[in-house]
This record gives sequence, structure tokens and C-alpha cells, in this order.
Amino acid sequence: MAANRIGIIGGSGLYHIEGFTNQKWVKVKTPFGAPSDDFLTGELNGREVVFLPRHGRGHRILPGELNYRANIYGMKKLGVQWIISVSAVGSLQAKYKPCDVVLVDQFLDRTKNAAGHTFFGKGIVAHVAFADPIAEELRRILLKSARKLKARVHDGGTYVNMEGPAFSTRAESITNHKMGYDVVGMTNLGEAKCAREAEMAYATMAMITDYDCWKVDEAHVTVEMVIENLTKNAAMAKDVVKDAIANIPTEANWPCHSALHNAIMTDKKVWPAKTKNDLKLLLQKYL
Ligand SMILES: CSC[C@H]1O[C@H](OP(=O)(O)O)[C@H](O)[C@@H]1O
Ligand SMILES: Nc1ncnc2[nH]cnc12
Repeated sequence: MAANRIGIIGGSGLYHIEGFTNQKWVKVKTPFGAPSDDFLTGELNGREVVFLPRHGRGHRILPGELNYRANIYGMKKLGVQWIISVSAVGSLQAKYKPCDVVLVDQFLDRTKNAAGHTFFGKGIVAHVAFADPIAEELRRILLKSARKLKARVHDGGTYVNMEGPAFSTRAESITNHKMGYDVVGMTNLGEAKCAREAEMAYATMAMITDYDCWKVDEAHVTVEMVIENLTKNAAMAKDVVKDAIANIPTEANWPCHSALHNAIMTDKKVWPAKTKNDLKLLLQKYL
């Protein structure tokens, strides 16, 4: 099986990427249940890539129902070492306009159920460093491509990860705006946490689709608005991803690729056999 592949996770409005050669939809079984969909493997711009529609083809899965562990485990099983997430987000500041891209570098957790945001538990404890949740090396590669392709791109920002599925109340949105946060979405934090534990580089292309509801002179967010703006901007997002792919190294040797080094607390002697087996793919370097 191919190693050192690049993963692309497409969010709302981005359910496929054109131009893959040698396309094949692959079903992956995981110890953590079913991923959102089959994975589309192929080649793009000279690299082996794997695409997953985050909410499944036909958009069938709520943010709170997403099985981040299975999605990330599936990518890992297919040899992915770098993940680019393309996600629809609301703007929390006037400087981010619909169809802008924010290459975020921080997350703020406003979820209520983070149980699925880790592979660990059931007898094996680990605490990965997450001070810098985005792989800066990957973020810089995306920034360079976005600038080259003349996207309206912003360098850095904080993504507030709310639970959903309802959009924010105006009080929540105004609070997020006044706190100085940058964008709001419902999906990327759990994915980024699982990717870090699985020692994969992860970066988010946050695609602005609306002004949420803090801005009094703009209409509040609707699904129609999100899809309309994401659709307008999808070709640009795909072009940036394609360009960036060629600049990702072929060797996986960034700090996030050894995130579990010094993170596992539990004495190997007491690792339960079933948990060890379920985590074998992640722990193989440390056995
Ligand atoms: C369809 S609007 C809300 C929906 O869009 C975003 O999804 P994704 O991050 O997968 O692009 C947001 O997080 C919500 O899940
Ligand atoms: N305003 C918003 N809030 C949460 N998720 C979103 N995805 C796109 N726009 C959003």
C-alpha cells in the first residue's frame, strides 16, 4: 500500500475534486466504526492523494455525528501523512468577506461533547501537545499557493469550533466577534486533535461563506448562503490545494509526525490487549 500520501477532507459544498487520475473509491474498516464515506484514492499534480467528503456523499452526517476517529484512522491506514481540510466558515470580523480564505492557526473549543476527539482511553492514556494545533509548515505551503493564485487570503486566525447543528444565537455571535476571534465552524477541531494523535500534519483552509449573525447590516447565515458562496469559491480552493500538493515534502519528518513521542503516560506493561490492538496502527513506532 502506498505511503506518504496527502489527504484532502472536503466540507460543506466540496464533495469531490476533479482531475484525480487512477481514481478508485476504497472502503476502509476501522476499530472505531465507520468513516463518513469510502475514500477516493488517486493521483493529483504528481502526488498520491486521498479525498474524503467529510459529511459523506449527499451530505448525510451532522457535525456532531461525525466519526473523526474513523475518518482519521482511515486516512492513516491509507498511508496519509498530511491532511488539508477545506471547510466552510462564518466570518467573525468585518475584514473577512465572503469568498476570502483564512489560513487559521488556532482553535477555540466550544463543543459540548469532545469524547470522540481522541483515540486514547480504555486503559491507554496519552496527552499530545496541542499549543500549535495546525502544522505551520503545511499552513505556509498553502499560504504561498493561495498568494501565488491571487486568492483573497488571510495569514492566521482563530477558528471557534461550536457544537451546532443550529447556527449561533446573535448573543453568541456578538460575543465571539467582541472577543476578537476570526471564524466560526463546527468540524475542524476534533479532526485536528485526532490527526495530531495519529501523527499527521493537519491544516485548515477556512472558506468564508457568511457573516454569521453578529453584523447588523448583513443578513444572518443560512445554508443557502453557505452553499452559494462555497460553490463560487470551490474552484479557487481546489486550485490552491492542487498547487500546494506539489510543494509538500515526500518525507514525513515534521514535529507533528512524532507527536506521540513523550505523550504516552501509561506503562506499556499494563496496556490492555484490545486497546493496544485497536491502536496498533498509531502506536507501532512505540511498541
Ligand atoms: C452547511 S453550513 C454548516 C456546516 O458547514 C461547515 O461544515 P464543514 O466544516 O464540513 O465545511 C460547518 O462546520 C457546518 O458543519
Ligand atoms: N456561520 C457559521 N457558523 C458555523 N458554521 C458555519 N459554516 C459556515 N458558516 C458557518
